[in-house]
Amino acid sequence: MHLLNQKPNLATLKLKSGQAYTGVSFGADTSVTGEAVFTTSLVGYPESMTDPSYTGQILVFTQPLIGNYGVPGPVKDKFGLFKYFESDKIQVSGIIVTDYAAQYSHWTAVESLGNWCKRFNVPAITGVDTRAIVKVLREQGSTLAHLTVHATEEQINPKENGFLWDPNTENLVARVSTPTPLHYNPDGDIKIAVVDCGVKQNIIRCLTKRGASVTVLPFDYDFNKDQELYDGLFVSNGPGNPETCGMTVVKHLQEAIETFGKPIFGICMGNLLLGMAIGMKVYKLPFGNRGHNQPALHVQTGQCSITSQNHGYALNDKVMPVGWNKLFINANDGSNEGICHESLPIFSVQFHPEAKGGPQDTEYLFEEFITLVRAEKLKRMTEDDSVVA
Ligand SMILES: NC(=O)CC[C@H](N)C(=O)O
Repeated sequence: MHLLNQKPNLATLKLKSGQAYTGVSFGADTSVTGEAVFTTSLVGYPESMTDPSYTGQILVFTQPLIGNYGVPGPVKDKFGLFKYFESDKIQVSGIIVTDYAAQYSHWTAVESLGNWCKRFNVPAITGVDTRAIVKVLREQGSTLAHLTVHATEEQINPKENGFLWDPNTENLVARVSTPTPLHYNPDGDIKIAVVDCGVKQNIIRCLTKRGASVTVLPFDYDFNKDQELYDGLFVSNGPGNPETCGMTVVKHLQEAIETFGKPIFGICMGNLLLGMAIGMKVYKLPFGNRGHNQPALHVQTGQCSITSQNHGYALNDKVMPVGWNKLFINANDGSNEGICHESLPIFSVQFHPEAKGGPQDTEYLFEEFITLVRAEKLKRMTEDDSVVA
C-alpha cells in the first residue's frame, strides 16, 4: 500500500540550448550529464544500451513504446559471448522514452527495463514528447544535456546551468577497451587480432562462428610486433571522437597497412581510424546516423543495403588518397560509409554489418573478410611449400 501511494520521482532532460522536458523517472535515482543523441531503431534496446559505442551519451528513442519485451539475462553462447547484450553492462548514460512499458512479456526476459536501469545506476525518463526533442536535436544537432531526477517540480530549476560534461573531449575508448588480451575460439583455423576500441560481442561472434580464432587486444597494443601470429586484423567500433582516442592506434594502423600484407577489416570507429591512418579527415555529423534503417549504397555495384548504424563522426571522402576508393556511401545524406584499397586486401565500413539489432543484409562482409583471410593464408602456405620444394 505504502509503495502504491508513493509519488513517482520526476526527471528532467535539460539541453544545453535551454529546452527542458520533464517526465517521470523509471530508472535509477541519479543525475547525469552527457551528449543527447537519438536513434530511430524500433527494436534492440538491450543491445543498443549495452553497445560500448554509446558511452557518454543520453539516448532518445524515436520508437514511442520501449520496454515491452523486458530485458533478458546475461546468457552466454558456446564462445563465452553474451547472447543478448553487446557488453557486460549498460553503456548509455541515460535513456529518454515517450511511453515506458512497465509490464513486459518475452520468453527471454528476466526483468523490466526500469529494474535493469536501476541495477546499473542509469537514469531513465518516460512521459516526455520525444518527437519534440528529436526535432530540436535534428535542427541544432546532438547537444550536451543534463538528465536530473528529482522528487518535486520545485526542485527543478530550468534556468540553472550546471556543469555539462562533453564526452567527445575525452578518450572514451580507453575506458571501454579490454586492459588485457582476451581469447575466443582458440581452435579456429585462422587467427584474427581485434583492435578493441569497444568491440561489440556480436562482432566477435560473427568472426568465431565462421571458424576464426579471435584475440581481442587493448586499443593501444602494438600488434605489429606480433604480426606473424595473425592471419588477419580487425579494427572495432568504439565511443567518442576518434581524434581523442590518441594517435598511437593510428600510427600502429599506418604501420600495419604498410607491412602486415594480410587482410584488414574495420567497422565504424575502425573505418574512421583506418581513414585517419591513410590521411583522411574526420568531421562531426550534425546529429549522426543512429538506427537500423540507414541505406548504404555500394559504390561499384549500385546495390543499396539497409544497415544498422550508430555514429556521430564520418570520414571526409571528397578527395580519396591515392590507391584508395570509396566502398559505400549513405543514400540519405551522401556521407561516407566505407573505404577500400585498390589492390591490398583492406576495407572498412561505417555501418554495422553484425547488426545487433537490425537488418542482417550486410553480414556477408564478414563472409568476404574470412574468405579473404583463408585464401591469403592458403596462398602463403603454398608459397612456403614451393620454396621448400
Ligand atoms: N559505433 C561506432 O564505432 C561509433 C564511432 C564514433 N564514436 C562515432 O560516433 O562516430
